Amino acid sequence: MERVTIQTTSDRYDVLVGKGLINDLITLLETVSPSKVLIVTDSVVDQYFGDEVLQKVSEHFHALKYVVKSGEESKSFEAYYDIQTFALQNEFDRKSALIALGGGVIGDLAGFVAATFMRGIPFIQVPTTLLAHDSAVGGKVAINHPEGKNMIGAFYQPIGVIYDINYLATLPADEFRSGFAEVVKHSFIRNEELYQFLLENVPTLENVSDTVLQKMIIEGIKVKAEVVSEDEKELGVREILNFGHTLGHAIEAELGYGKISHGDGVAIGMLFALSLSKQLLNEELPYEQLKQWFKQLGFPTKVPDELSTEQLINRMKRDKKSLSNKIKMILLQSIGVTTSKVFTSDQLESYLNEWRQEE
Ligand SMILES: NC(=O)c1ccc[n+]([C@@H]2O[C@H](COP(=O)([O-])OP(=O)(O)OC[C@H]3O[C@@H](n4cnc5c(N)ncnc54)[C@H](O)[C@@H]3O)[C@@H](O)[C@H]2O)c1
Ligand SMILES: O=C(O)C(=O)C[C@@H](O)[C@H](O)[C@H](O)COP(=O)(O)O
Ligand SMILES: [Zn+2]
Repeated sequence: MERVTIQTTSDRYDVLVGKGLINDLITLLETVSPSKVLIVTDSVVDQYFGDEVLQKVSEHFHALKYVVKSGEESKSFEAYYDIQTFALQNEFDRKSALIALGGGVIGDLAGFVAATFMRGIPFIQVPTTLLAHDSAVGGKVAINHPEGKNMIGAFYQPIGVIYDINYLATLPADEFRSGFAEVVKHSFIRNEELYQFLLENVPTLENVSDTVLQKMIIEGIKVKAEVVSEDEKELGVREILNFGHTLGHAIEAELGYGKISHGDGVAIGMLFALSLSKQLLNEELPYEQLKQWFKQLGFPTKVPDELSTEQLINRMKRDKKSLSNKIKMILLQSIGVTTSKVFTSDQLESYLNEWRQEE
């Protein structure tokens, strides 16, 4: 088992990565002596692991499970409200704890419930997707709004993350690919060696060995841990974790939540950001290599035709990094070295149009 420690100004917690970690979950719960434990999961994860986790936790604590519909649509005010109602009606209190058992949707949704239920109760992230090597770490919790992704949320750190990679065995291929996009992001923004390792060792996403999987998860988490430890609340450097997200989030929101996976959206966004970086900052950047590799891995490599550039730019103007209608893009100077650049919407619209025509 490997341990990565997250140190922020106010919190410190461990991310444990390994196999068969259920006893570590119990040990962590014991540190807060909860009056009750609420396990929040989704309908797919529940079928695989819900009862097993509920049964184990129930051997030690009074535990209940709440299951939401699987998918991005559950990062909604309605689902958030229904969990709060369930917790109140079942007499959860300030000494209760919450377990988020699932992928990024459950982590974000249940984490936001934990942040706000009676003004905050301890919670533990128990990730079940590859993508959640990113979402379970760092304390961003949120729900979506029709006006934009993750628009209502908080920075609220878990008391720990128990990442049992045995859970990933049942993950469908397209969800594995989605998570891999965030691994590539972590390599691009801070770890060139990881990028080279991934290029060499992941020519396809089928049959990725345990060793390669563990390495990408641990190295990805280390990048995230480093950045979050430097800047917990995105006052500065944390924004580099948004590489590929300005366009990616706009695509997700414009298509309708759940129509494209988060990672596929981010993959398209990273390609555009890399192409811009190459054009504006460093012509040596390996844009063609990334595009070719992404195609080979099955990622979409262009913006869906049904979305107009104008509607995407209007979304991007409302991105959380935008100020005074100017759109901020995270760019690369070289692999592992980031910068940012602010564009007027007209400027970015013409770059995006140009890029779409080349594709
Ligand atoms: N908070 C953050 O820092 C952060 C970071 C990255 C992404 N996110 C958010 O995370 C979300 C995406 O997360 P995700 O890709 O994990 O999506 P998800 O939670 O919807 O999981 C993807 C799909 O896989 C299923 N699933 C989960 N675990 C499984 C397993 N072990 N076996 C079989 N099926 C399984 C789920 O039911 C779902 O259908 C987005 O909303 C994104 O905005 C947040
Ligand atoms: O942790 C962060 O910071 C990130 O930006 C990680 C992203 O992968 C993640 O998708 C995050 O939810 C995006 O945050 P947002 O503030 O742009 O909504
Ligand atoms: Zn993301």
